[in-house]
Amino acid sequence: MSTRLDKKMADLKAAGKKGIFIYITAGAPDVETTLKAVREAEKAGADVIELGLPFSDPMADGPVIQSASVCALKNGMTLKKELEIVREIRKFSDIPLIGMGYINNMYHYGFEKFVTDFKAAGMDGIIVPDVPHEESGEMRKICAAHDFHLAEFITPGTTEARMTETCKDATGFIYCVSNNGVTGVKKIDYSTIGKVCEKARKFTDTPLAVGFGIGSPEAAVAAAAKSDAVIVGSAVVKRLMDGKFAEAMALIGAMREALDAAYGKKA
Ligand SMILES: O=P(O)(O)OC[C@@H](O)[C@@H](O)c1c[nH]c2ccccc12
Repeated sequence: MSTRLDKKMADLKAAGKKGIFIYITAGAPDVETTLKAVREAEKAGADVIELGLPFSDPMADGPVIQSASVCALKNGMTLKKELEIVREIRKFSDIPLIGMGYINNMYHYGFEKFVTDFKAAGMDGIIVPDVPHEESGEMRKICAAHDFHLAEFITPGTTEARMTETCKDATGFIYCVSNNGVTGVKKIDYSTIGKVCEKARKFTDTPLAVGFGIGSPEAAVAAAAKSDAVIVGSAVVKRLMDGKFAEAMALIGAMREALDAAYGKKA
């Protein structure tokens, strides 16, 4: 498979840099802000955008992304409108785009049609947190046939036996969840997921991205210690929802700077 994401991760590796994935809920607080946030986040140093496809029962999400989802749905978001957002983004950016959504919407839309339509619009893959690996065989086949990533997950609770299975099927990146809770900024000891990442390295060369809880440049640096990238959602979404757009972008910029200072190749 070779997607915008594969290319970006290879470029980052060659440059000796850590990646920053920024999660943004499509349509919250409004579509205009979503588009502007994608554009400005890239300028501030984001490498990948994780575009949230809002759902009424986002069971893996904490209060910040829950309320962003409610807001987006109130704004009339549907997969059809989200497809338009992806097309709009592609008019001004080639940044890798990974969707994040729950299976209910995609199943209702038709999973193969979902993959076909979103791939054609310019999306590079999808995160579906409510389908366990054991149940995703058919989805994986469909995604592979369309050069579309389906993210695999590992967590501090993942056994080695399971890791060999999920890692062997992974493409694009592996989502390394830092803790067993829901999304949201929290104080987390990232050395726990760091050890899990070290273990996963034995089974795969697929890039590892650590997410959940990251709210500051310091947390991003800690989360990146054993991974290739960090994923930041609630910290940015909260600021966008509070109308603090510049602050959201400044946070991304500060994370970029801190990661480059901590891990960047020295001249
Ligand atoms: O919000 P946090 O704690 O920064 O976590 C990342 C996250 O927002 C994003 O990757 C995400 C949003 N909703 C999800 C649901 C499941 C897995 C991941 C996600």
